[in-house]
Amino acid sequence: MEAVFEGWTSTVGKPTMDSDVRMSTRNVDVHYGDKQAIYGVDLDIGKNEVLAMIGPSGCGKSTFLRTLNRMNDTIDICRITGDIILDGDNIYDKHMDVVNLRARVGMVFQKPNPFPKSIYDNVAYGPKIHGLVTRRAELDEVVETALRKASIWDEVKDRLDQPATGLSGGQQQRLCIARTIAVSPEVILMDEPCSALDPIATARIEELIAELSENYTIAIVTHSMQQAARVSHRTAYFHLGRLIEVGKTDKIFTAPEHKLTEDYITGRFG
Ligand SMILES: Nc1ncnc2c1ncn2[C@@H]1O[C@H](COP(=O)(O)OP(=O)(O)OP(=O)(O)O)[C@@H](O)[C@H]1O
Repeated sequence: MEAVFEGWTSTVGKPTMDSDVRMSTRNVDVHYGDKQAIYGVDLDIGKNEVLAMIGPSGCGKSTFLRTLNRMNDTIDICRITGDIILDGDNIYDKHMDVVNLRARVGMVFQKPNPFPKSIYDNVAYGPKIHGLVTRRAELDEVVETALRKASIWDEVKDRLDQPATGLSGGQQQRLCIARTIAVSPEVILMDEPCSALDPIATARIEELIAELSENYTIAIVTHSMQQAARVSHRTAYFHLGRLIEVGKTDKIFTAPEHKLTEDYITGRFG
């Protein structure tokens, strides 16, 4: 593809060793009707890596994130081309089971979205529908483990049968993370997971992201450069639908290669 920005190439996102790669995208374009939102994105996401995606509003971060578990399939006018590979499987292959894919690549949204069910049932739902457990005792264990991993067990263990909607926003978001973890995902996608939370709840989610990265691959879209700097190993900068630069987070924030990235992180753009 033609490089439309100085220094931009379609191979900017291939930094990791093959053996470390959990997900790869190659030449991914996304259109909404006639309008192109993503141009030729090549990006590898490593195992146990936290990758932050940053860029000005409308640059395509959420669109790109949603291609990684086919969330855009629900939008009629959205068309995706290119390859997205998860552990050797092309996720857009016609044989791919999308329900199973969304368990392997879970998603946490901007606004906590617990089901209108009990705390227990929110977490138990996934393992039940995916047939991961057969006995109640096993299910209890899966629910407890997921709630512990999401750092919310101590706050909810005595009220598991109460409605999830009675929890605070930050607790609801950690419950949604527990719900994602309960089906043993390989990758967790987070789309501005703290934007509806106060600074204390945000700090707890950020700590949790660090803990989760020991076991999961995480891709997070954030508007907060401070958050990207705090939680991620690598950062990808998007501009007008293109991946401009990806690299180690400290390098992106201290010595970016591209002027567009520099302008954004220094506040001259966006
Ligand atoms: N459902 C949709 N239908 C049509 N166009 C869309 C749709 N969703 C996003 N777009 C367009 O695609 C482009 C990228 O939007 P996207 O939401 O992915 O950007 P973003 O970087 O995540 O923005 P923000 O930071 O504001 O959330 C924008 O021009 C937007 O208007």
